Amino acid sequence: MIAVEDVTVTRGDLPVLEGVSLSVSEGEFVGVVGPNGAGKTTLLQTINGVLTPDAGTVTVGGLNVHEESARAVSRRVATVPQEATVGFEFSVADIVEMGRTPYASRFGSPEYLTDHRYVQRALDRTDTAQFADRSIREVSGGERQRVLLARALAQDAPTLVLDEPTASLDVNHQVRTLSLVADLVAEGKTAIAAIHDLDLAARFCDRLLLLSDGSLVARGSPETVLDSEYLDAAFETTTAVGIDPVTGTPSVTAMDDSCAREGRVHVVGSGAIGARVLSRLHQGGFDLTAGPLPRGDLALETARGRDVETIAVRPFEALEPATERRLDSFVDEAAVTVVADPPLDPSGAILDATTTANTLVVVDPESVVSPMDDEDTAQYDRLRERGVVTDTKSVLETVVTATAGQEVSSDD
Ligand SMILES: Nc1ncnc2c1ncn2[C@@H]1O[C@H](COP(=O)(O)OP(=O)(O)OP(=O)(O)O)[C@@H](O)[C@H]1O
Repeated sequence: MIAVEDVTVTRGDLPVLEGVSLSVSEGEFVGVVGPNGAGKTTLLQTINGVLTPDAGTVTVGGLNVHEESARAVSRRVATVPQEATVGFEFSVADIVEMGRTPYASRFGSPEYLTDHRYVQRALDRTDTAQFADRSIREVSGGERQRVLLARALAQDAPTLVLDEPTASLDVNHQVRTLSLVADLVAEGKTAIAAIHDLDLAARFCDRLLLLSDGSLVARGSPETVLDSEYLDAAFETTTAVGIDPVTGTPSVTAMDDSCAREGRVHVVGSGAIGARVLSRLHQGGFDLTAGPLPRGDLALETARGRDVETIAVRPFEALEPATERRLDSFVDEAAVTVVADPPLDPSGAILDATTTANTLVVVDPESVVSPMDDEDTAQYDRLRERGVVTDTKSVLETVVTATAGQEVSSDD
């Protein structure tokens, strides 16, 4: 268990943390969120004993981390730092093995080195075993981050402190890394992590702490902390918070205040991707229409749950002429038409309809999860040539820019 009591930390001449108190229970995964410079790294480095507070105490498992030896603290707390430059030609396996150092006997017993179980398990669980023999200088930034996580796992301390553990990871490894931490916590470890991606923090953490300007301004469940009122004040922006239709956890979108949300948007997108796109645009305050969408589709449910006017069709069948006309009129009336993983359409009518779109936005097939055959790829290539290409994460910003652009040109 971690207990931080009334901690104040000054760096340079400036107070960076002021009177911060918090606790993390055994078997709990707590995320620290907040804007750049809020003091997240400072807080984590005070918890792992690297920084000594000017006032207040930090105990981990009942041990005051600022009064004990570094070796004793290392047996209690393993850290994954934000950045680590490794100056020597160590192999990845060497680095992970360094996690065993706190268990080394002072007088040379090499047992900790020969006990490879922890090292091998750490390499396996972090998906780094494949490049264990390579020099640490010859792996990518994201791979290095996973190696540092492996070193922390090899350390086998009951508490994990992670500073931006997913910052340079691809989407797959972001999710794998945080679910690994969640698994370790389910196995009994305690974890505290600074996480910039609010959606990922909400998805994996049991509880969140919102740090702003050196103070904790909100704490509690992700649903409690990811509240626009708190977020807007902390991040000095306007945010829209919704529920991710796929994960069922809060999803935060930062808005660009300078762009008015005007003009209707039509979404042709099915499944999880279509649902995400609809949810984001709805969060962003757009007037939406959607379809055609097959009955039972997640995107259809998402649209209906948000009172979006939708064209529902029977799966796998060619569109009826009346449906085609309705689709054409939705596309004509929309300032922007977004195509994101469109449903199967044997007649090709959906793609035909998009040719008259005022502005076409295409969600990159890289983020499309349904299987693509050669014909799908060719169709996506044709769409990409005609439209503005984006991804699910940036779709709101892209559509905001596209609609704002239209306003400028219509005023001219
Ligand atoms: N070594 C230092 N000397 C003086 N000031 C520092 C030092 N390190 C950090 N600071 C300042 O302390 C404040 C908090 O920094 P910290 O790194 O803890 O923030 P953070 O929330 O982790 O930010 P980010 O999200 O950008 O990583 C910042 O204003 C920063 O400029």
